[in-house]
Amino acid sequence: MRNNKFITFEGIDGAGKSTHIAFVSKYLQDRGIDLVSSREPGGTQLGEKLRELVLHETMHLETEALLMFASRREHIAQVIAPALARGAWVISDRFTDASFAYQGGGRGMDLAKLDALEQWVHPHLQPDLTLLFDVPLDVARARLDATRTLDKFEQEKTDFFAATRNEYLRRAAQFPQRFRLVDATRTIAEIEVEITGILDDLLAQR
Ligand SMILES: Nc1ncnc2c1ncn2[C@@H]1O[C@H](COP(=O)(O)OP(=O)(O)O)[C@@H](O)[C@H]1O
Ligand SMILES: Cc1cn([C@H]2C[C@H](O)[C@@H](COP(=O)(O)OP(=O)(O)O)O2)c(=O)[nH]c1=O
Repeated sequence: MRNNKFITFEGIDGAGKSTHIAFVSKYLQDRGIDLVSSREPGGTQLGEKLRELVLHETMHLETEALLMFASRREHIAQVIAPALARGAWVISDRFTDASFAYQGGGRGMDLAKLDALEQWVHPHLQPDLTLLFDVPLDVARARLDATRTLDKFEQEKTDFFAATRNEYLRRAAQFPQRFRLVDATRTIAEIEVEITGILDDLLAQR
């Protein structure tokens, strides 16, 4: 078993994922961890081009799912697998749970098709830890509205995010060994204390 870890960050838009990724990166690097930090969709040159398309163009639901997995295939081949193979830790801002939550939950795509794509693209790779930042929709919406111009997904309605959040919570219950559900309604400082505890446990396993 490898000692280096693959950590993914998930949650509906506005939950605070990006804020905590910055904290985690610094925390791990300060402790001497060789860290590769990346994101999906994106993470490679081709993946970033796919990201532009998928976040801004209207398309068939299955095209959207296929592009997410195309970006992921490239990301695993070029970034995640080589980094893990050389012993680095990898953190990714979203991974396959996001496809289940957004394309499956939010848009209602058949989960069996997403299972098939997952089996195709990464039959053996799973995150060691998935931090799921969970907030009610009104909290996430208020945080988004206060900060930025919204992309295609962020402009979706309440029902979409309710279904997205539910699918995330269903996945967290289905895979309790790798998911940690983080109550992201608390202050950033309180959340950092919880994350620190989780990371210290991982670091102690080395
Ligand atoms: N726990 C929190 N309490 C209050 N504001 C927060 C909290 N977490 C994040 N924010 C703020 O909410 C906004 C969205 O956070 P961000 O990390 O970009 O979310 P995400 O990456 O999940 O979409 C930012 O302005 C951020 O500073
Ligand atoms: C990885 C992935 C992301 N997404 C969506 C979720 C987000 O709304 C969007 C981009 O994610 P994200 O990078 O979290 O957006 P931002 O940088 O604006 O916080 O892509 C999917 O719908 N399916 C996927 O498989």
